[in-house]
Amino acid sequence: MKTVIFLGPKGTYSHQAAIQQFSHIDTINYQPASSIPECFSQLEQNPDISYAAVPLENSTNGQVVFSYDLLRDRMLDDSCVIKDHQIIPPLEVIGEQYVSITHCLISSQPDLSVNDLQNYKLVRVFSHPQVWGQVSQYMTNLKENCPNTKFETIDTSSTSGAVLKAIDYQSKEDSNNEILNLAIAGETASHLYNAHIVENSINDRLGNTTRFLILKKLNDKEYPLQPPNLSKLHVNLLMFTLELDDPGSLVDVLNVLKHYSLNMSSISSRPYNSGKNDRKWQYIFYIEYDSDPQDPKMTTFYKEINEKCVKWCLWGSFPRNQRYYQ
Ligand SMILES: O=C(O)C(=O)C[C@]1(C(=O)O)C=C[C@@H](O)C=C1
Repeated sequence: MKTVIFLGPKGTYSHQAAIQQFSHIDTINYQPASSIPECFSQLEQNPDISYAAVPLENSTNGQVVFSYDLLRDRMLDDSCVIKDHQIIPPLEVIGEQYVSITHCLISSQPDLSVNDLQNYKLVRVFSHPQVWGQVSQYMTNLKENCPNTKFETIDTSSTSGAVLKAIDYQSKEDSNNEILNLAIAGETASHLYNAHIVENSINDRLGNTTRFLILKKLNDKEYPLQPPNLSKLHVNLLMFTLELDDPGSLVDVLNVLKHYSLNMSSISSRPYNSGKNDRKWQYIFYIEYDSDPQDPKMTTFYKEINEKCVKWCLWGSFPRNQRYYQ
């Protein structure tokens, strides 16, 4: 029985991503984690955990920086194996999943309508920090419609964790109906914890989607049966650092992609420091590009990448999920 770990408790969008990746395999166990860092550390250190599903980016508010920084920190960790400029990470990306994010305003109280909110002195709304950027217009409208109500937004470790928090707070609150505790999460979380949907599909942008990476241990040579809806094209996630103050060094790396006719599908960066006295404003770059992993030219491609980067790390070469094109 193999186990996949995801940001829990059950009912998160991360849980949905794990289900999408592994539901065709009936011998998979789903294990919730308390944080995204725990997903990485458990996968690395716990021999009973074979896979992890972690959020990487959202179509409305961009990078899930927790995950980008965890990939960066693992790459720059001294324990990694180094071959010339290449860093061999302890984990490998083997897949991607796209989850439709349909946020709901959720309450522990049945038959509550959104118009009832104006009757409360204080409304607390719990959710994962990534969510606020996906419902900012909705929250602004809510506050405008309840001018005499104080609103508090409270970060929780996950969306389904927010539902449990709102239920717990409401059960302890005074019963004189002055304080209301709500959550923003998916419909699954509401049903799982017997809560009630006050309003459905509240994200600012319809089609809001979060992209998840599926990871395994690098030294685990067994690949799981891939889910359906995958294209033959492979995506590669590569991270690299450059010489400081070396004009054109980034262009030199991107020119290698051009020289080998490899289409780059994304580029992003995050700050990093390689030591406590290190200069500020240094960046590590993340690029993704399409390739045919069997193509013999990839060997010389990586040789040239190795020459242009101070450090570089290939996190994985994995099938493009057809949902990318929808
Ligand atoms: O809290 C969840 O449900 C998660 O799966 C985490 C997460 C995220 O970190 O971006 C995933 C998808 C949504 O964008 C909101 C939250």
